[in-house]
Amino acid sequence: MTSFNLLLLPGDGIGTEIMAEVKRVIDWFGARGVASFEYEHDLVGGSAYDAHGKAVSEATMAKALAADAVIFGAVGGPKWDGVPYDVRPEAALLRLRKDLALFANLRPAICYPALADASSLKRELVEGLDILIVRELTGGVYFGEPKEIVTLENGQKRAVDTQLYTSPEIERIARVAFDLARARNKRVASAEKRNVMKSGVLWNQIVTRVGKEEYADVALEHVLADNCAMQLVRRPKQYDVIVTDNLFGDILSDVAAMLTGSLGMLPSASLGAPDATTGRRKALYEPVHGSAPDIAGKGIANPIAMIASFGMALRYSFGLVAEADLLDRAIAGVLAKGLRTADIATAGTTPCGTTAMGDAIIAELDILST
Ligand SMILES: NC(=O)c1ccc[n+]([C@@H]2O[C@H](COP(=O)([O-])OP(=O)(O)OC[C@H]3O[C@@H](n4cnc5c(N)ncnc54)[C@H](O)[C@@H]3O)[C@@H](O)[C@H]2O)c1
Ligand SMILES: CC(C)[C@H](C(=O)O)[C@@H](O)C(=O)O
Ligand SMILES: [Mg+2]
Repeated sequence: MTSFNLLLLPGDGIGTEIMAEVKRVIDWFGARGVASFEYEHDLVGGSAYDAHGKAVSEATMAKALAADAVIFGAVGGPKWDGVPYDVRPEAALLRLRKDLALFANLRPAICYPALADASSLKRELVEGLDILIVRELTGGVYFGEPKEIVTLENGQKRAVDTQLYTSPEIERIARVAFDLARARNKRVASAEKRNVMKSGVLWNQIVTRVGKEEYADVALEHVLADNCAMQLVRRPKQYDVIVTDNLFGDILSDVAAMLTGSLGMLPSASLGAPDATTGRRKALYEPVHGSAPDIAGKGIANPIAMIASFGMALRYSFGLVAEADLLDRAIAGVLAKGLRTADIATAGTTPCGTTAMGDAIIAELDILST
């Protein structure tokens, strides 16, 4: 039986609560005998800072580099607002992404049929929605240098962030988007701001060339990123795959989350390039949402984004596609039966807690697999 090594990094706030549920799902698949999942836990984010003054230790980084997949909860929270910038909780996530070279971030926004009324948009706009945001994750303004606050001679301060992209960085993320679109509805929308930014001009040129030379069977359109945000709430089903840079992808995916009912519904996969000899990709799976300090510790967080992120690990890291489909059907099944955490509950329904949602998904897996 194939054995996979997972590193579980629950993080802070609701990260620990949702990780408890996904662990039960991992154990369920392990017990089913399709593969064996070995895992260990470690600290990351604010909890790691509290323990050893760094948001991620070198030992944790070494384990992450060696793992078949990292399963990540969420980091951050008001407790660490005052810690130095370089060791703030979020720095851990950025270092993991950069050092594991996880340049391709897949953020699918799917509106489950039972949740068509949970979105803040009208049912007809979101019913049947299935779009995929492909976000570049290791470049752009997140990592460009210089990145600093300097004090000028006159005593004023100047803050600088640098938006920086090279043509190979754009080429490889474009290919990921086009390849994924080929297996879907063969449409890619590339979002940038070529009207204002040089990086947008280059992004547009490279995506156009890759599309023309290598993916003539995939329809490509270009959209300015601000218009794309507007189109996502106006007529989201016009899109299939959206490819965009690191910062626009961050923002557009939070917008897309609300189309599905809640930020608590959106999973993600962060993937590196396939290894030249083994074909394996480094990977990290995490919900799109954060540590939700406003609801942390109450046992009411929605664990679906976290559980569906493990579903993406089954699909993209372990090649267990039937199992990934089974987990998706289990999630759809509990929603169809009316189970709702508070974030997706509609007026008049009684919400369930995090553990009850985990229980229901496990029970549904049992039903669907017998
Ligand atoms: N990947 C990550 O670790 C990650 C991602 C985003 C934000 N953050 C960090 O999280 C902290 C809080 O950020 P924020 O409040 O802007 O964003 P957030 O995503 O944590 O929360 C935004 C809103 O969505 C709700 N929400 C989020 N996930 C939910 C879930 N699973 N179930 C139910 N409701 C959910 C929250 O209660 C909150 O009202 C910050 O420190 C931020 O930097 C971390
Ligand atoms: C926590 C933060 C660094 C992160 C980002 O900005 O990429 C988050 O918002 C996300 O969407 O994954
Ligand atoms: Mg974000």
